[in-house]
Amino acid sequence: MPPGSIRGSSLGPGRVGTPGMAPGTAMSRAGSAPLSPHHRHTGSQGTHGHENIDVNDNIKVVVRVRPPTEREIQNRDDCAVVVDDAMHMQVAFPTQQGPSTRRFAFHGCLAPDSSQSDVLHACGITQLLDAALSGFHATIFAYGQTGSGKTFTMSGREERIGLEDYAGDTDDGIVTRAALYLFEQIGRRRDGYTYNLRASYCEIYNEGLYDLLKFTQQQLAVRWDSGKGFYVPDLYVRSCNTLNDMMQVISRGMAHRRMGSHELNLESSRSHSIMTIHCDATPVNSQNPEQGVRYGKVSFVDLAGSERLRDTKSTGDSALKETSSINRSLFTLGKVISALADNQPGLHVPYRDSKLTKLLMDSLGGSALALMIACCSPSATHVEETLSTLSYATRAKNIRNTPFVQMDPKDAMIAALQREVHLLRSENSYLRDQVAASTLPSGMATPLESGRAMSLTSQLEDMGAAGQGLGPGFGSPDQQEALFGGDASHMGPQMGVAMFGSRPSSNLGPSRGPPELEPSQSVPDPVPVPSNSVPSIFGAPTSATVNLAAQAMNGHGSSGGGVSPTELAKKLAEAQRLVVRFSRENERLSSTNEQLRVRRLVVDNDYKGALDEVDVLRGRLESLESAFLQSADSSSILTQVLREHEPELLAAHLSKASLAGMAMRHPLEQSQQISPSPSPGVAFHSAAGPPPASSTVSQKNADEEGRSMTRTRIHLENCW
Ligand SMILES: Nc1ncnc2c1ncn2[C@@H]1O[C@H](COP(=O)(O)OP(=O)(O)OP(=O)(O)O)[C@@H](O)[C@H]1O
Repeated sequence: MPPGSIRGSSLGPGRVGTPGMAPGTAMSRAGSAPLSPHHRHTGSQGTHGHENIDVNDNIKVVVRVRPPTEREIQNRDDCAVVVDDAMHMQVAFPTQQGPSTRRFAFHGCLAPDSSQSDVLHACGITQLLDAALSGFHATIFAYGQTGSGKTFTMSGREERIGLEDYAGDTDDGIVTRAALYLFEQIGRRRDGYTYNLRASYCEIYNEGLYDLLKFTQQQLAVRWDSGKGFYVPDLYVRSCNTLNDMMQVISRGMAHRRMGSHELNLESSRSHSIMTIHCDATPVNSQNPEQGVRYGKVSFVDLAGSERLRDTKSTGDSALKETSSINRSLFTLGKVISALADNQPGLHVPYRDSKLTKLLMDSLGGSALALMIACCSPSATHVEETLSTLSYATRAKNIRNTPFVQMDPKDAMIAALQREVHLLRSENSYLRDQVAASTLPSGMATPLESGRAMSLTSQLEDMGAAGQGLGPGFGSPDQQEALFGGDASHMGPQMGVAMFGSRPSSNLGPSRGPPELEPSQSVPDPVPVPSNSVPSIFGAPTSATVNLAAQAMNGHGSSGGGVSPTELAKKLAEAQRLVVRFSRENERLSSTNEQLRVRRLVVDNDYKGALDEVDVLRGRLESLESAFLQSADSSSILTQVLREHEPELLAAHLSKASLAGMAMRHPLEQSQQISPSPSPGVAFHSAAGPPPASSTVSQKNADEEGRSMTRTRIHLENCW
C-alpha cells in the first residue's frame, strides 16, 4: 500500500470514501454519508435544504469528490479521500514521518455517489437562482485539478445536449438544470414582475477572450468602467424567450469550447468558460414606487484544471502554451483568493493580473453571491493536487462578499421620487385637513415627517437606503436630508453624470439593456435598492451591504435598460414637477397652519385673562359674603342690598309681613324665605350652623375652572 493511502481502501467500484473499509465492501454507506436526508431533499424543504450554510455573506464552498475513473480502477489506485458527513471530509497523505490525515470542513461535502440532482440541492443552487431572479448577481464556479469533475459537475455529459433526441438527462449538469429551473420559476412567479432571460457564453483561452456564441478568432476586449467594473462590451448576449432558446445557447457554447486530450482527461477543457444568464425583472405596474427594473444574473464558470506537464504528458508548443497559460491564470486566482481571505486593510488584490480574475472580480469580494465547487479525485495518486485544491477552498471560505440587488440607477431615482411624491401628497392632505379644522396640535409630526422617518428606517433595514438617493436638484436639501438621515454622502450626482467610485464589480458582458448592444452603447449600471427578497442561506445583506450600496450609488451613469431615454426623462420630469408642486403647496399650507396656531394662542391668552378676572371677582365675593355673615348690622345690609337689587321682592316681603302682623324676623330667615330656589353653591347659609352640603366651600373645591365660577356668579346675582 502506498504511504498515505487509507488502509484497505484501494479504488474500485464500490470502494471509495470509507476509511478502513475492507476491500470489496460496497460503497453505498460511505457514499450516502455526506447527504443527510434533508440534503437529498428537493423542493418541499422550503429553502431547498442546506441548512448548514451559515447566514452570512461569505463565499460558500462545497467539495465534490468524483468516483474513480476507469483508469484509476484499473491501476488499483488507493483511496485517499473520505467524506465523513455532509460537512466534513479527510484526506490521507504521506509525509516524511509516515502517513498522516488531515480533516477539512466545508459548507458541504459530496461523496462520489452523489447525483447531479443532489449537487443542485445540496449546494443551494436553487436559492442562488431565486436570488438572481430577485435582482442579485450570483456566480457558481468549479475549481480543481484537471480531470477532477468540474465540467461534469457544471455541464454533465455536455456532448449529449446538442443531440437531436436530447430531452434531459440524469447526468445533466448545473447549467442545464438551472436553465430549466429558471424557466419553471418565471412561469410560476406571480410577483408583479415580468421576466426576460438573456444569455452569453465566452471563454478565456491562452489569455485571450472569445465569444462562444459568435465564434470567431476575434479576441474580445475587457474594459474597465468606474461604474460597472470590468466588463466585455462586445460580448453577444442572446435573448432567450424559451427553454429551447437557452438550450441552443448552452449547446452552441459547449460545442465551441476548446477541448484537448491528455493523459489525465480524454476531454479536457483547455480554457476557462463563463456562461451568464441575465434575469431582467420589469415591474408590471410601473407606478408602484417600491418597484423598479431589477437586473439579476447568474454566471457559471468552468475553470480549466491545474495540471502538471509530467502528469498530462502533453507535448508540443501549443500544449505547453496552454498549460502554462492555464496555470498562470489559476496562480493569479490563487493570489486573489489569498489576498481576499487574509482580509488585511490596504492589501493589494491582484485582480488586474489576469482576464479571469478581472471578470471574477464581482464574485470574489464583490457584490455577487458566490459558490465555489471544489472538485477532487479520490485517488491517492492525485493527493497532492487534492490537498492544494482543498487548501484554496479553505481559504476561499474566508472571502466576504457584499451582495445587493442590482437595479438601474434611474429606476431607483424614479422610485425615490415617486416615494417622495407619495409622502408629500399625504402631508398635503393632512395639512389641508388641519387647515380646514383650524387646529394643529403643536409638536405632532406630520405624515411626511413620520413617513420619512419610517421610510428611512425601513430603507436602511432593508438594504441600501443609499440606492434611493435623489441627486442634487431633486427636492430640497432638507427633503434629501430627511430622507437620508442627514448623510448626503451617498447622494449620487444628477442623473446622466458618470459616477460610481471603486465598487468592486465585474459585469461579464453588457449585462443589461437590449440583448444586442452596440459596442458604443452604454449599459445601465447596477444600483442597490432595498429589497425584501433577500436569499436566506446565502446571507441577508448586512450593514456592509448598505455601505457598499451607498458607495455604489456614488457613481454610475448610463442609459436605462428596457425604458427609452425619452420615457425616462419624461418620468423624471413629471416626478420632479410633482415634488416641486407638492413642496410649494405644503409650504403654503404649513404657513397657514402657523398663522392659525398664532391666532389660537391669542384666543387662549384672552381666555386665560377672563379666568383670572373671574378669580378676582370670586375673591371679592367671598370676602363680601364673610363680611356680611359676621356683620352685626347684617339685616340692614341685607335690606339695603335687596333695596338696590330686588326692590320688588323686598316690597312684596314687607307687605306680606305687615299683613300677617308678624314681627320682622331675622333677615337671614327672611332671605331664606325669599330666595325662590337657592341653587347649589349659593353662598347663603346660617352663620350659626354648619354650611349645607352644597356650600360655597364645596363649590369652590369643585369649581376650579373659571367656567364654574362664572356660573356661581350668575347664581349669586340671581339671588341678590
Ligand atoms: N461525479 C461524476 N460521476 C461520474 N463521472 C464523473 C464524475 N465526475 C467526473 N466524471 C468523469 O470524470 C472524467 C473527468 O471529468 P471532467 O472532464 O468533468 O473533469 P474536469 O475537471 O473538467 O477536467 P479538465 O480540467 O481537464 O477539463 C470525465 O470522464 C467525467 O465524465
